[in-house]
Amino acid sequence: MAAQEAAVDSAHAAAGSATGPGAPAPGPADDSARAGEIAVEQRHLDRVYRRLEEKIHEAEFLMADAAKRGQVGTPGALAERDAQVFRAGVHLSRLNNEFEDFLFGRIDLLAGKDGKKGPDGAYTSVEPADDAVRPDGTAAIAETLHIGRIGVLDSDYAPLVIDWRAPAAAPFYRSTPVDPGRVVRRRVIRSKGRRVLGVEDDLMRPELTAELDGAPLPVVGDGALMAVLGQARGHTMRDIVSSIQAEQDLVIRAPAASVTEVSGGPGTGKTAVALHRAAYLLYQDRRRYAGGILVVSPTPLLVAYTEGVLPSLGEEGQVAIRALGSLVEGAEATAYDDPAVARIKGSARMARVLRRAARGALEPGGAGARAAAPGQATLEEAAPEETAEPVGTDRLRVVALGRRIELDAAELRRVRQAALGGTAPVNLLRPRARKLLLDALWERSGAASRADEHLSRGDAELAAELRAGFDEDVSSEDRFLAFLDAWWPELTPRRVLAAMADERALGRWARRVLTPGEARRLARSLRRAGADGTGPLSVHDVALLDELEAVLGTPPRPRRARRELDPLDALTGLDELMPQREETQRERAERLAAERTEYAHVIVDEAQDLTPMQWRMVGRRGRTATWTVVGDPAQSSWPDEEEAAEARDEALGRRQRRRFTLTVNYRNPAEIAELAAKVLALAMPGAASPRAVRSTGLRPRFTVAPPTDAALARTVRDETRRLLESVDGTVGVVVAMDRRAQAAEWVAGLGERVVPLGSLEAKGLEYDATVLVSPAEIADGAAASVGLRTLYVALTRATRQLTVVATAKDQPDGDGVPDLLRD
Ligand SMILES: Nc1ncnc2c1ncn2[C@@H]1O[C@H](COP(=O)(O)OP(=O)(O)OP(=O)(O)O)[C@@H](O)[C@H]1O
Repeated sequence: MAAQEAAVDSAHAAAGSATGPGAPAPGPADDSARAGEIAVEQRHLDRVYRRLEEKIHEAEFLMADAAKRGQVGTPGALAERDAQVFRAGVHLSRLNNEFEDFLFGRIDLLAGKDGKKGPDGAYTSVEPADDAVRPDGTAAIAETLHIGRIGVLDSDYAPLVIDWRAPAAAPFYRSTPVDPGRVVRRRVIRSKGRRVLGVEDDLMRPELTAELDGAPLPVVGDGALMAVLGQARGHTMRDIVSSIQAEQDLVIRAPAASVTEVSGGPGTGKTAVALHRAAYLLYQDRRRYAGGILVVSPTPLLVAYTEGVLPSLGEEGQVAIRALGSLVEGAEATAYDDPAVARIKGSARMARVLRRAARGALEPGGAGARAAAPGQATLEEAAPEETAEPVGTDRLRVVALGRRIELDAAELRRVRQAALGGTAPVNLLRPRARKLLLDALWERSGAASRADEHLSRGDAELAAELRAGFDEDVSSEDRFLAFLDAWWPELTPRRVLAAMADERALGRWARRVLTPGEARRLARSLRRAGADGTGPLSVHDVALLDELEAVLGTPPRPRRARRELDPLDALTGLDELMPQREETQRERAERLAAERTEYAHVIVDEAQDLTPMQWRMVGRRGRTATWTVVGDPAQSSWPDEEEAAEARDEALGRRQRRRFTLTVNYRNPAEIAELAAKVLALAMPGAASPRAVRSTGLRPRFTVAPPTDAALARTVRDETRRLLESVDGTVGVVVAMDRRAQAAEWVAGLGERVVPLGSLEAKGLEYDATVLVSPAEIADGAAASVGLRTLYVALTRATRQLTVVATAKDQPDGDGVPDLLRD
């Protein structure tokens, strides 16, 4: 595939280019050429900073001027001041935020086919003019563009820096030696603050002898990608804006219509690409995406790891990154169910069980109809509205029109059935139930016949008055209201989930949907979630709560009054003005984010892991959205692929899909990728491994722990220490899920660079080095195919070194290699 070749070729282009035309000879001359080129870029950066400072002065002037106008005090001046201060404030904060390290790239281009300039001052043509290259193979550089995090124009509107997302910047990412377009030299600039630290060049047309301002075009460095990939990893992901590869750029800039599906093996940049795409979409059409972009991530660890990428690209606020366990307001689930329970909770069959439970919870004996009895399992916090004296729900007695009227259990059952007819959300049926209760009481009251008499005499008004008076009498009676609350309580999702912890009740609701064994297991798991409602929810419980929220419906609530006071009215000076202004804006953003339940674009990371119930939950957040869905089936921890595929199709609807595949592994060196490929062959026979882009010469290390827990602890600790000495960044210690607590003890005190974690938590993360404890235990933690896929994930987390610690269960050979990792 051309894009695949291109990605790798572009990575290696610089190696060839060091001896290419115009390249200085290696050695001291190389150093001086590098220093010379750093000085060239430093001069450009100085110019950019001078321009930025001018713009800051302009912004400050605007603010000072705005403050002066504030003292004039006429309503018009105040409004103008408001607008000016707002614009200047936004401008200033952007400039300050993006001052750091924002210039990172440069391309030197041949003359283009046409002479048109775009809005950013750059020529738009992608293809070179026919006469751009002379017959003797020489060519002149016709245009040089610098690429950065934001665009900066000189005072004469010449582009000093082009925004990385602008069309003119695309050749910086798209150009490859196979398909160079106008690009001759592509340069990545490393800078810190105001200082340029280094440059790395890739030559896209090594066959050319190119000149810049009459002198040969210099080429320095070993290639940008390799320089970036060789750096140590920290606890957070970095943006890849300076080294996005061609096949990735195609995904990032794909049109936003419908669904963009991206697959690719571990380390191919799926997460990085998804996040850069969010920033790109906002740049392209900010108004459209003001509706919010949701990024769904599998774990809170991955959220924390990726959270900094968008701010580093200058994008915040509009993008919410949420873990699957935190998608429902108020839930922060981090607990994992054991695989058998997870499989039940995640299955699409649960939707039916939950629908029945939501209605069943209203029945006498259902959780909604009574206060949770002491000791009874419930996930609900003690409901404050519960009265001290329990109200019976098998009989209703009221006094109206001077008479006692009563409905018995059979009558009440009939009314409930009638009210429940139809598919409306249960909580929204309460007014209907109230109305039907009043109807039944009215029939019983004997007044109905009097009203009929009025009607037959043609006095409809009197008949209606009689009935209205009756309704008012009854519904103002405390006893009636208390009865209604107990008989048709407002159900919350947590309350229904608590009701499902009752094995007998759940057995009824799950009949012919779950097996009796499954229902028992599910009830037990819900019971364990905490008898007093404070127990931890599992990640899978959250999708059940969301489903229940949809089934129950949210009854209308009185709107909270908003503060109407405009803080600007009360102010006179700028000092007071800015903090006030910022605070109200932040408050507003927070309120909007909290109120937002649907998004304009939904990005699903690690999509292979979503259960059918999770697809339903995510689908509800993007009913009118466009989507980007990234994942790798070979890393899936969900066993029922067909069921998940159906739920995914339902969530994405009939929107057209555009598919991309990423093929190059930027994370693992070839030595680790090779080992992982052996597990992939077992987990998914025939699946293609992504091609590792570099090799370190360091083969994975195998060691066998003696057969006691203490010895295993010692071995893991020793191996972790070894790796800490040989890498500068982080070391992950990956164990089977049920060894998580132990692993934390094993590595206690080794410092912040060490992270112990369970195999399922390792999703999406990476470390300089990993210690993998017992492949067999990791693979045994789940159903056969899922176990091997989980092991595949665990094996592909290291960017430099991997140590595998085997136990007896791994049946290591003489070299300590576990049987799962042998040929
Ligand atoms: N073009 C690039 N330039 C520099 N680094 C890159 C590039 N593409 C990817 N990387 C790096 O490779 C690593 C893997 O990227 P990422 O985590 O996005 O991959 P992934 O496909 O999501 O992996 P997994 O499936 O294992 O979660 C990250 O450190 C990322 O920064």
